[in-house]
Parts: sequence; structure tokens; C-alpha cells
Amino acid sequence: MLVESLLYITLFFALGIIFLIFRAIIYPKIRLLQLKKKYGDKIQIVHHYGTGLPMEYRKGFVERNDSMAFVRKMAAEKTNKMQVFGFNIGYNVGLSFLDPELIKQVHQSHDAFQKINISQAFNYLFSDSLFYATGKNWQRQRQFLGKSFHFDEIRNYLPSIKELCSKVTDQLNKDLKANPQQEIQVINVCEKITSEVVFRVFFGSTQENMMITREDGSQLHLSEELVSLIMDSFRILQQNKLLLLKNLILKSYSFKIFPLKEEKWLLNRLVQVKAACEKVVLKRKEELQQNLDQYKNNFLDLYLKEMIENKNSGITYDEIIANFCGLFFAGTDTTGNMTGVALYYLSLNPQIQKEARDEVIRVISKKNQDIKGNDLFSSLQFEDLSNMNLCNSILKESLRLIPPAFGVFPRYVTRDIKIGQYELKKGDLVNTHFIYNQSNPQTFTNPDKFDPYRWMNGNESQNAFNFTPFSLGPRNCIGQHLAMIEGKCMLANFLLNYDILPNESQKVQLEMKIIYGFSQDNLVYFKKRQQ
Ligand code: HEM
Repeated sequence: MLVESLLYITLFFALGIIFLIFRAIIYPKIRLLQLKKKYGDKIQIVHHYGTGLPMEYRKGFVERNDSMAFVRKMAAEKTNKMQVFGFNIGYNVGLSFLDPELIKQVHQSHDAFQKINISQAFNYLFSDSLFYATGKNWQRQRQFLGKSFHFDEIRNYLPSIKELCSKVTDQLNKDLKANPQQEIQVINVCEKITSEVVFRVFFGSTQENMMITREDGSQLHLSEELVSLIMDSFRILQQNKLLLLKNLILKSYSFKIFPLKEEKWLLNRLVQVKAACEKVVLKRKEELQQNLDQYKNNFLDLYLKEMIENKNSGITYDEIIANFCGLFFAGTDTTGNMTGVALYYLSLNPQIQKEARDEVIRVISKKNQDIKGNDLFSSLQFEDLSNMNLCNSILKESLRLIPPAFGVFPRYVTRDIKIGQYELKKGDLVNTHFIYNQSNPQTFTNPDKFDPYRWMNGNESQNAFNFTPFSLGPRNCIGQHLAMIEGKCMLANFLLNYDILPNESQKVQLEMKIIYGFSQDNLVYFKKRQQ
């Protein structure tokens, strides 16, 4: 009897292991081969055992200094027939759409998809936010936040953006005085501005007072801890294969079921960050409950006012905190990278740099010829930014060449659906690598060349779906106007203050980290200009 039971248990485990091996290793390969057979020349297959697509990004980075090398190659060698590539992430199989018309269809059908949670920190911090919301909840959140991202509202943020640019420049000037030859970490410099912008827009106050104390007693800003948590959540997955496997199988439940040492460590820190945010939110709610006249024009007050005045608003504290973290993540690195990349290209193109600087001076001093030197930047007005055509095109060209988001987050398909002729089953993955169209020589002549003027001669805007760095459709980037205003303001500031020079000794490598961009941040020098 005992022997018989043991035999059954062994058989049960053996079958379990065979099933897991089949599901995780053999099944994705078979499905992808079936897709190739079905769609022929229209599809290319990118398959890696184990992690899948992220491995292709890694391979491109290691072998060709660019995580997106495989997509750029597909675009360069494009046969007119190719429209899509099939991939796996772990044991899930998906389609990534490349053809602009199909990309449009994917984004119009957004309600058939649900973004995947790419790490434990993402799940914990952002799952209640607009970024991950679906259905009616998403509609309510998008409508509520949308008003504050309207172009006319953004003008209210300009004084803060200008003040932050000047503050960062003052510090840079001091550093350069001490050491004029220093390499400038230009993306980091821009991110100091963009992260503080999100804090001010959200909380109405600076992040200076929002500190976190770690277990070892060290103190750091909430923003630094947020960035470090997101990075650490990916790092531990890369370093511990058991953890990676556990995450791939258990997904968001991994934290809860037999948590490993690293998971406990991460969770403690995540709980602490949420608690710090909650403290600020609750304190402010109490103040507003006592006197609503204290209301100020920032996101936190907007949420709390709605909560106080409308008991059925559906807004929760979790939603408020998740949206702060979500906006911080979505708005800081992306906008910082876009502007840093633009400054890098300007360092390589002195003539374009000069013309951009001339444009900034011409536009600002048009109102008053007497404004000169240091006063130029402080006289910059919101309307001036719309007249900076070349600066706008420089940012667009940077987004075309090195888009911080090269595509959208992979999504699960939540119901069987057809995109063009492509059939997707519930549980499959879908995404769009729009960098493909942005580097396609049939769409952009000399696609590798930095040529902002291509946006000014009217040729490139024929098909709006060929250039979509902020995605498209109802779930496009809610912060795109804010990003462009911040970008132009930062460009104007740095062009007026510095000559931007290249750091030729550095090797340029493009890496997919959490966003896509330079893997090192010391590609330019700044030389103070005499104003
Ligand atoms: C150059 C800067 C930026 C780029 C390239 C960018 C790009 C994108 C892209 C591609 C998406 C779609 C993601 C997906 O569907 O998987 C997106 C969504 C989003 N972005 Fe941005 N973004 C930028 C700046 C910002 C800023 C400044 C904010 C706010 C402070 C912001 C907030 C958001 C939010 C909340 C979403 C989700 C919208 C929804 O699902 O309804 N982004 N962004």
C-alpha cells in the first residue's frame, strides 16, 4: 500500500515536471513555428528559451551596442510583405505589430488588452494607477486627470519649470567654475528638473522634505528611493534565476507565496514608500477638511477636493498614491532622456546648435529688443515656446532616433481578437514596436541621420502613424504636452547658458533598461557662454 502510494506520488510529480517543461520550453516554440507556417513572409520569429524577448534586447546590446538592433535591421531589410514579429516572454507567446495600419488597429482595440506587470515593484506601486486601469475605471481616471494635462493648464506649470532650470544651472555654473573640463551627465541633469516638476505638479511642494529612512539608518529622498526600488526589482530578477522562474510562474502572487529573501527586502521598502506618501496625503486631507479655502492648484488637492465634495467619486487613497508613483515613473526618465538625447545630437552638430540658439534669442527678444544676457531666459513666456519651431523639431528628431519608449508595454489579450488577418487568442501577448517605422528608410530618408529640418519642410508628416513616440489612440501619453513644454524650456535654458560640446572619447551604446537610451551619461561637455 505504502509502495503503491509512493509510486503514485512520484508519477504525479514526474507528470507535473513533464507538463512544466512542455509548457515553458516546447509549447512557445511550437506556437511560433505554427504562426510562421500560417503567415509566411509577413511574420518574422524572435524566440529565446527562458526569458524570451528581453534576451533579444540583451543580445543586441552585447553584440551590436544597441538593444534595438534587431528591429532596426528588420526595418533596413524590410521586404514589403513583413508586418509583424512573433515572440515569447517566458512561456507566453505574442505578436508585435510593425505595420502602421495594424498598429492603429491595436490601439483602437485597447479594451481587449491588459498591460502586463513587468516586475513586483511595478505591480505594487502602479497597479491602482491610470497606467494599469482598465474599462470604466480607466475612463473615469483618464477623464479626471486629463483636465490637468490640457495644454491650457500646462501654462501654469511654466514658472516652476523655469525656476528649476535656473536652480540647476546655478549649481552647474558653480561646478564648472571649480572644474571647467568636467564631463556633464546631461540626462541626470535634465532628470533633476523633470522629477521635481512631477513633485510640484502633484504635491504642489518640493520633494526636499519627503525623506525615507532605510533599515541601515541612511536617509534619502523619496524620489531616489522610488528610482532605486524600480531598478532593484529588475536587478534581483536578473541575478537570481530561481526568483525569475518563481515570478514567471506565480506572477503577482510571488510576493505572497513563500517569499524569498530578496522579495521580503523589496517588499519592506515598498511598504515604507507607500506609507510615506500616505502620511502626506492624510495630513493634507485633514487640512482641506478643516478649510477647503486652502485649496491649491495641484493634483493632490484636486483628488482630495473631489473626495471631500463627492462621496461617490470612487477615488481611493491607493489610487492617489499609485498615480503619484505612476506619473513620477512615466514623466521623469522619459522627458529627461528625450532632452538629454537632443543635447547630445546638438553637441555633434554645431551649426544646428547655433541656429537653435539664434532661434531662442530671436523669439524671446522679439517682444523687447532690449532684453539681453541673463534676462533672456527669465523673460521666456509660454507663447514663445510655440514659436520655437527648430527646437520643437530637434526634440521630435531625437524622439524619432532614440525614443525613450520604443514601443508600448506588452499586453495580455483578454478576449480572442483579430488584428488585420492576425488571430490572437485570450492569454496571448501583444505589443507594438513603433521604433520600426521611425527607422524605416522607406518612410524617413537617411533614417540614421539627425536632421531636424525634415520636420520643417512638411514632407514627414504625411502618415501620422509612422511617428508615434507618445503612442496613439485613447491610451496615448497623457503627459505629452507637458513633456514637450519641459523639453523646450530646458533646451532654451541650456542653449542660452552653454556651448554644448561632444565628448568624443566615449563609446555610444543604446540600452533597453526600464526605458531605452544611452547606457552611459557622459557624452557631452558644457562651456559657459559669455552673455
Ligand atoms: C518624452 C517623454 C514621454 C514619452 C516618450 C512618453 C511615452 C509614453 C508612451 C509610449 C505611452 C504609452 C505606454 C503604453 O501604452 O504602454 C505613455 C503613456 C503614459 N504616459 Fe507618457 N511619455 C512621456 C512623458 C510623460 C509625462 C511627462 C507624463 C506625466 C507626468 C506621462 C504620463 C503618462 C501616463 C499616465 C500614461 C498612461 C496613459 C493611459 O494609459 O491612459 N508621460 N507615455
